[in-house]
Parts: sequence; C-alpha cells; structure tokens
Amino acid sequence: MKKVLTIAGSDSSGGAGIQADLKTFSAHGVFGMSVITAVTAQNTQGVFAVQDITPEMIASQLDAIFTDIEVDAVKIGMVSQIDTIKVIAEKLRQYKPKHIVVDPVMVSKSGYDLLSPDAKEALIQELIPLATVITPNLPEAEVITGRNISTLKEMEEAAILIHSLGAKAVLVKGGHLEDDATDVSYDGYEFTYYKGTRIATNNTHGTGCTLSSSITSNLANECPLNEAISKAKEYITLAIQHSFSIGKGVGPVHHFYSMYQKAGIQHV
Ligand SMILES: Nc1ncnc2c1ncn2[C@@H]1O[C@H](COP(=O)(O)OP(=O)(O)O)[C@@H](O)[C@H]1O
Ligand SMILES: Cc1ncc(COP(=O)(O)OP(=O)(O)O)c(N)n1
Repeated sequence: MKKVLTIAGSDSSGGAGIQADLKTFSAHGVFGMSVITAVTAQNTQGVFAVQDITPEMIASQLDAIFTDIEVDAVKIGMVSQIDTIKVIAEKLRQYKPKHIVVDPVMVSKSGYDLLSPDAKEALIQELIPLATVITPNLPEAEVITGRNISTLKEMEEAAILIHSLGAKAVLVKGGHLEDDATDVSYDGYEFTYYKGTRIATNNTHGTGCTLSSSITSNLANECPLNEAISKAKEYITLAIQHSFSIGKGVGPVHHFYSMYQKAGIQHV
C-alpha cells in the first residue's frame, strides 16, 4: 500500500484540513499520515481560534515519520507562520520525498486568515520551488502574482508566472470563477484544461483540501501528473455532487462515494 503524508492544520468540524485529507486518502486506498501544523476551532460557519504548533514539534513529527517510513507523496496545506514554513521546507529538502503537492492555503471561505499575512513571501520563496504541483485558487493566485484574475486567459498567465517561481507544475483552480468550475494546469510546456460544470450547492467546505489530497494520492499511485489531476477533478466533482448540510453554514463534501460506488453499494 502506498503511504501518503499531509502536513496541514486541523479543522475541528472535519470538513477541511487534516480531517478532509485523511478521509480523501482512505477513499483512494492509500495509507494516510499527518503532521499537524496548527489546531483551528472551526465549524461550518467560520474559524474562531487558531493555535499554532511549535516549529520544534513540527520538526519532531516530520523526523518521526521520515526516519521510519518510506513516504510516497506529501501534501502541504495550512502552514500558518514563517517559522512553520521554514522548518517544513528544511525537512523536505533533507528527506526529499518524490512528490510534493502544495495547496497554498491563505484564507478560509469564511474569510479568516489561515496564513499570517507576513508569511506569504516565505511560502512563495520556500515552498513553491519544492512543489511537484502547486494548486492555488483564484484569490491565492492573485496574491502570489499580484494580478487580478477572473478569466481563463488570466488563469493561464498566472500559471506561467507561478511556474517561473520554481514549481514544476501549477494548477490554477476555477472554483471562484463566475461560470464553469474549470481548472487549468501548466507544466512549462503546455496547458491542460479540466472542465467542470458548476454545481449549485452551498456545501463546498474543504473542496481545495480534498482536490489536493486526491492529486497526492494519485501521484503516490504512480499516475502521471495530468492523469492524477483529471482523476482528482472527477473525485472532487462527485464529492461536491454528494455534499450535504451539517450545521448552520457551509457543509462538507462527501468522501465515501467512490468507495461505495466501487463496491456496488447504493450511496446512503
Ligand atoms: N460549485 C462547484 N461546482 C463544481 N466544482 C467546483 C465548485 N466549487 C469548486 N469546485 C472545484 O473544486 C476544486 C477546488 O477549487 P476551489 O473551491 O476553487 O478551491 P479552494 O477550496 O482552495 O477555494 C476545483 O476543482 C474547483 O473547480
Ligand atoms: C485547517 C484548515 N485548513 C485549510 C482550510 C481551507 O480549506 P479549503 O478546502 O481551501 O477551503 P474552505 O474549507 O475554507 O472553504 C481550512 N478551512 N481549515
């Protein structure tokens, strides 16, 4: 079985962060491990508090995993602070996992800063050059490039700029577009388009975490990058189609559909 690691924050409500990543890993049949960077007090209505884990404890978690277990792919989510970013980058340069998927989490859908504003530059300088693929949504791509992005053409231009910062490939996600939820990737040679019809639902908590964890699982399972992304796009589309309401706000996507489907069991 392939072994996959998420380095991310905890979402107490289970829709995003470490919890979404581990659910996604299980649904893909890979063995999930986690290095927790921060604990958030969060629900479907918002983020209410964050406690960062110390850089020393993050380093210890990474050492514990990498000195014992062969890791097939790593996903990075919420990284919170400059020192958190620096220690993660240092350890990944030391242990050199084959695939690193960077989800440059900055602000939650509810508007809370999950990345300290002064840590944006560190994320760009330390983590982008390590990325097999980086998966910004439109607001994140705008912060990284300093440009406004609202069209497919502007997404392509942003992908070229972000690629020039050192990522092997870039996937600019179209979840925040007005029309279709089409994503575009660029690997330094060509663009690939992942078409998605917009699903009319408010329950999209954890879409970015789920997509990046699905890509990570597929890379661990030895899919070439474009296939890893297109399978992940199918997974997130199904997960959004089967999302549901819990709580009073933005509900989570559903992670078990593909398992039920494979087993021929009717979704409940
Ligand atoms: N309403 C929707 N219908 C269909 N696909 C969506 C919808 N919202 C987001 N997506 C898709 O979910 C994935 C995550 O994108 P996005 O929501 O932009 O990420 P983030 O959670 O980082 O903001 C992308 O593939 C995007 O196209
Ligand atoms: C702990 C934690 N990490 C990441 C996020 C962001 O999740 P994402 O899937 O990008 O989008 P929203 O869930 O915020 O819509 C988070 N909320 N919490």
